[in-house]
Amino acid sequence: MIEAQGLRKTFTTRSRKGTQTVEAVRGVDLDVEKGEIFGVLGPNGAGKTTTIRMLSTLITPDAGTAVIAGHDLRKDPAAIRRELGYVSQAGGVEDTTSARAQIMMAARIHSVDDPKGATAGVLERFDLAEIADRPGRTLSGGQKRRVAIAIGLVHNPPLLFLDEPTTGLDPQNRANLWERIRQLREAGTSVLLSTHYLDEADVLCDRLMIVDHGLVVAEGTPAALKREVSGDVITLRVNELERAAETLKPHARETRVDEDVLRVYVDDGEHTLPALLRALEEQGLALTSIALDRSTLDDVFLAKTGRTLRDAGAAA
Ligand SMILES: Nc1ncnc2c1ncn2[C@@H]1O[C@H](COP(=O)(O)OP(=O)(O)OP(=O)(O)O)[C@@H](O)[C@H]1O
Repeated sequence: MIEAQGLRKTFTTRSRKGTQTVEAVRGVDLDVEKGEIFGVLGPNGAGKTTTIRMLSTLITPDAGTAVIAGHDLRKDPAAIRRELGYVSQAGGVEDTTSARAQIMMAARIHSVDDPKGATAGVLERFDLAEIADRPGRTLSGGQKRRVAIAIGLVHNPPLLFLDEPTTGLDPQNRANLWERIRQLREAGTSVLLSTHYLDEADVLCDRLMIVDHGLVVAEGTPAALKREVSGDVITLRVNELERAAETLKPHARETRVDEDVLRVYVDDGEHTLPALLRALEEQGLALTSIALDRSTLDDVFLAKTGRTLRDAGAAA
């Protein structure tokens, strides 16, 4: 559905303080299969929105090629536009017009054969029939998101771009939207979504790429990515972190000091734990807490970039 190579985009802004250049995307390859949910996971400013905007023909890449739904991005952007739905981060639901009118307008813009019928169809599908005639400003955050997606989908495109679809939603609304996105996949729609939520990428995406500073740092299914880093991670709080790391190295695939904790990556946490505890005791190291977890996508990010996605997000 999407095959892209070497996408790059640099922004130059001029202000009174001078010229500023940002290399937002620095060479991204991407391969999205038909009928899958593909995620672009990364911290704030990683280049997710810029990548999606290039693929959805809203901005032109400085370099790189892409074939989307069988059409060349440079030669035939108009054909691509007919094949896709795009829901921006902000959502694009107007305050004063009703959901029905906004969806109908989108249907007309896309020259849908029966705009009224198509609008009624997506309103039904997204559980919006009851609130369809209320102005946008009276809708809840979750309802607004669903209206935004209905606007992006009313022409029934085979490919849907969702830029951070669940940002700002409460857990219940997020889970509800995930279910609807899965239903789209069941109906054959390919979905490319960006997110900075680890759990969203993990439970929703069939495959994903992790981006940081405009580059792809890892790509694969969530399970394969986590397997690649290692089986389990043991997080320890101990009085001398560096000495503990040295002590535990022979028992681990990798050890890493991360602020005030030591992370120890092992194949089989349950069976390694007793040996780790013995080794610490022999060295007279005092343990204050210990936790055993399966590795997460944050561990993948940490392994590839040297910092956690949470820290990267906070720093951006
Ligand atoms: N139109 C623009 N002009 C100048 N700089 C831009 C523009 N659009 C994006 N950037 C910069 O490019 C970098 C990547 O931004 P982008 O919006 O693609 O990141 P993102 O991963 O989507 O982040 P977020 O999760 O915060 O939305 C950022 O440093 C951003 O400030």
